[in-house]
Amino acid sequence: MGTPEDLALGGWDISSASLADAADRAGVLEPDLRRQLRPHTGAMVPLRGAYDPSFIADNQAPRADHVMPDGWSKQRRLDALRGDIRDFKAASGVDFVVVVWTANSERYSEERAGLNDSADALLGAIARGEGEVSPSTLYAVAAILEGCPFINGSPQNTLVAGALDLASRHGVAVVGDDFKSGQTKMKSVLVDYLIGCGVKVKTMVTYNHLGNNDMYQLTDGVMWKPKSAAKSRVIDDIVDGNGVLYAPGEARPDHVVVVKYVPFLGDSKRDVSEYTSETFMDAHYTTVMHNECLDSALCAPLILDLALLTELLTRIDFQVGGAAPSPDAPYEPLHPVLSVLSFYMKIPLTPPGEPIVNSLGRQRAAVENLLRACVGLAPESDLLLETKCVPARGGGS
Ligand SMILES: O=P([O-])([O-])O[C@@H]1[C@@H](O)[C@H](O)[C@@H](O)[C@H](O)[C@@H]1O
Repeated sequence: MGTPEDLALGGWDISSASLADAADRAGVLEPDLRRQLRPHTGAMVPLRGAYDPSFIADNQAPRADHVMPDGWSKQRRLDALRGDIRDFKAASGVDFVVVVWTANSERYSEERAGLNDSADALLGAIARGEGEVSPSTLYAVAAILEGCPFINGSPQNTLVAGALDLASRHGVAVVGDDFKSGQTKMKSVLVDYLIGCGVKVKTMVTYNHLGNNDMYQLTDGVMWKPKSAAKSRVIDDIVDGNGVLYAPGEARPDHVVVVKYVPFLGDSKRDVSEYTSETFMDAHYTTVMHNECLDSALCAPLILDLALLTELLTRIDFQVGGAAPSPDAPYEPLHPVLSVLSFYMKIPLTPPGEPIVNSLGRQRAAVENLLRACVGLAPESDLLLETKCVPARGGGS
């Protein structure tokens, strides 16, 4: 498995700022550290981005000074992105490329038959220049056609059915959607703990505020919709999967999601949340939580993990045939939709027929146990049966 030191970084941006200037603009890292890094980061300049203002917040327009010409068709943009990937791979000397969407949230793309419901429909829509093909979907298609896994770190529906079909056709891994970085991760853990203890969560009133550009673009009501859905749905499987506490069809907990833009705070993301539950004899149990951390400090490790784990997972083949496959059974790669990386995503994409698991503990166990299987270890169950099933009085072995 690779390490962060093995990575070469590159990418696109609609802003021409070098990494050094972008870091100064964001003000995330300490000024002296930024100064020390400038000899390196000053030379890291992004490639021109595929920009479509109809898909991102209007307030991002002042940044868009580094974009492909307006007159370029979707097909020409796709071809340019594919060429950028090939050029990066050749220039950096890496042997594997993973493309991670870390850019703005986009509005949802319309999904309909003949537009993006199959690989051929999507490729045809790009060739025709259909307006409903989003920039992020162009990046995803470019990555897939270049054999590079694509990870969607934002909440929009980048990986439409046609993109997933294309990934399956080419056997290229995809992961989505929306990095699970702060409040949502904490929410999934707390609700998992409460429900796991038989405490019935009745309200989740969760509030975020921060002042970075990611939040600034979410002040646009259209861009907020995908993020709101991503922050809201994370509880679904935990509640739906507990028929003892929540009868089928019973109203779900009151779930409020509020996010506000507070410029002065910059990248410092604050999570102020209150959870009220019913416990024994319907007594109320209220938890109030305040978390603060730099949004970038929460997201950057996820991006590194996702790139490194995705590369590793693409090297896994398993022998088809259940627990005792015949010696000559064929070997297959994992399904292109790498749902085992749900740990990192607010709204995990899963292969057809696989239920979404949002419990953070179960998601982590899935990654751990898959890696254990790769080195011949049994899944970790924490059962410790071997020490529980021993004679209490020193009887025969
Ligand atoms: O992961 P989380 O803290 O629940 O959600 C966060 C959002 O509330 C915030 O608006 C956004 O800027 C962050 O990138 C992150 O998506």
